Amino acid sequence: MMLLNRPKILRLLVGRRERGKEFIRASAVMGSALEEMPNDRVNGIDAVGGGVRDVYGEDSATEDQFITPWTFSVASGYTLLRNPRHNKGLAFTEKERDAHYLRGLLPPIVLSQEIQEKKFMHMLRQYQVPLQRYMAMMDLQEMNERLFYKLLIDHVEELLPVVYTPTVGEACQKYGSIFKRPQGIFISLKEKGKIQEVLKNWPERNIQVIVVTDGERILGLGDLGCQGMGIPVGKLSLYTALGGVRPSACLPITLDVGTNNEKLLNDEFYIGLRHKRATGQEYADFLFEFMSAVKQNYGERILIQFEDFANHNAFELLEKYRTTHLVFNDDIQGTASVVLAGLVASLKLLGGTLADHTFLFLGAGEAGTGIAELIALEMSKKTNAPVEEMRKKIWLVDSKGLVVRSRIESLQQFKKPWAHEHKPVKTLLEAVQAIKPTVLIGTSGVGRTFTQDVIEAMASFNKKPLILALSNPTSQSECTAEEAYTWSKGRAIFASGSPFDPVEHDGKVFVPGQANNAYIFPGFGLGLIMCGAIRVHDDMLLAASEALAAQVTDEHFAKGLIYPPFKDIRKISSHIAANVAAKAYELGLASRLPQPRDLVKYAESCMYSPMYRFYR
Ligand SMILES: O=C([O-])CC(=O)C(=O)O
Ligand SMILES: [Mg+2]
Repeated sequence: MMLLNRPKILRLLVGRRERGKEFIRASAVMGSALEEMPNDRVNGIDAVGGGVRDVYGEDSATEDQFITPWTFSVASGYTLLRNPRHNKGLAFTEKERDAHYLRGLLPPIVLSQEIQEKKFMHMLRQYQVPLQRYMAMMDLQEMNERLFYKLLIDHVEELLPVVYTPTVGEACQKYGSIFKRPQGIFISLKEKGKIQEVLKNWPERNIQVIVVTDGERILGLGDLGCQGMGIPVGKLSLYTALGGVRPSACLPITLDVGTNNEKLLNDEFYIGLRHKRATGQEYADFLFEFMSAVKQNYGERILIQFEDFANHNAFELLEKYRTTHLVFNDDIQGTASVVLAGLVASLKLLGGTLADHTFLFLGAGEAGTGIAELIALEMSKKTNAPVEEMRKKIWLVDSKGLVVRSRIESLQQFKKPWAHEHKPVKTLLEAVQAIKPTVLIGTSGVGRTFTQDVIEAMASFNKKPLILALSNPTSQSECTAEEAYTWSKGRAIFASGSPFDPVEHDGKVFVPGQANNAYIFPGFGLGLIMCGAIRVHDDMLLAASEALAAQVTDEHFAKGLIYPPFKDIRKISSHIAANVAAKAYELGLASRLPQPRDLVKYAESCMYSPMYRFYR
């Protein structure tokens, strides 16, 4: 465990301030870094036994304080087979079967992990219904964790759509019916005032990353309340499979503040609180208690990924906690980083620089404004022009039409920077005709909104129109891959948030890219964790984009791809992690010192391997 000594912290802080990065108030850094300093002293709880963290304060508690009486034991026999972390099923060796009281509990054959993998894939492929595959995978995760991850890593392109988008969306819609065992922590308003205690009920202590949702905007499916739990679970299984973060270090959390989804409120199988969502001060206080409890329990370097919050809360939470916690909003920042990477890569096909392009978004929420801002930031860095100037190349359309200056009074805060001077325009088609964008990006959460007229208009003034239909799941995609290629007569460069199969058009096969934040967050998170980052800075997002774009090779470009294939994701993640960590060190935001010489190798060495271990 790294200890930060006082001179190192001061160097860290002075370094940061000298570089003039003011987004974190110096005092906030000072407070938190000093809190960080004795890493084995989490909020005043002393280390014991030469560096073993007294995470839950059991050793330091006074006689009148409550503690959790956790005990640990070595699993054997039937209990061992029921423990997903240690179970190997038929792969237990003869010696292990003797030593661990397994004789007779398993049929006589010993199978290798490879054969188990083959068998499970064979079984999985028999299921025609995606949700059945999802449930089979969840059962495997609950039964044999290493086999689950081995499958996911070795068959990532086939299984990503099963455990993640789009199937996870359907799983959330039906979560009440398919719920079997807790895969994460549910914290509802009933636990108000007791969140710290709730966290202590989770059996793992050395948590490094939390993905949390309040279920209000699950993918493009809207408010699914407590059933949003499928999302943090899915995202975290990708943290492990794609980014190599140990499963035991990952904690999915769903905050249940109610739901405004009438259908769920009236559903007898609904698993969440049956009342309308808490808002305003009540919501803010609940979130504050949660954020404080997390830091109190897990320390300064716990990464909290906000996922699928509704727009208003997503922006406010990120703004509020980015100076005091290590927070990352996947929908705003992760999506922005993945899209920027695709745009940078696409310049090889389109020519010119980013600043030569004009961008039009349908959808002015988290993803839309997050992407827009990161594009403007990158253009500003590349051209040395002010970011305000660069924003003028980016236009947004929301449900009321083009975001223009005359609407400024009624616009939500996060849309205001995009209200440029222009006469009012009502529809997307009119906006496309008026702005003549080279790049069209869908972040509306509303399916089938890139109509034939819209795509044909894009193709009428662009040789190679770049079309990104980012809304998830597949049903909410702004258009399908087939539509984009057919309506543009095979000229579009297309990528989407949810996966689409290759399309044949005029005898040519087009392979659509998947512009999904799954490319970014696993490697990004690994980078933050491995260098002990204490805050996220926008430059780290640019670093992640650069690393991803650099993984697109000539061979990919030749196929019209602007993203590398997911099968290489672990290598991609190690490069993203290395670039993000390098930026954290440069900004003085990394606490794990000294900096490893080769960050890519270091990232690879940090990655979880799903291979079975031998038991003595
Ligand atoms: O989960 C996904 O596939 C991407 C994402 O964050 C979203 O759509 O909210
Ligand atoms: Mg999301």
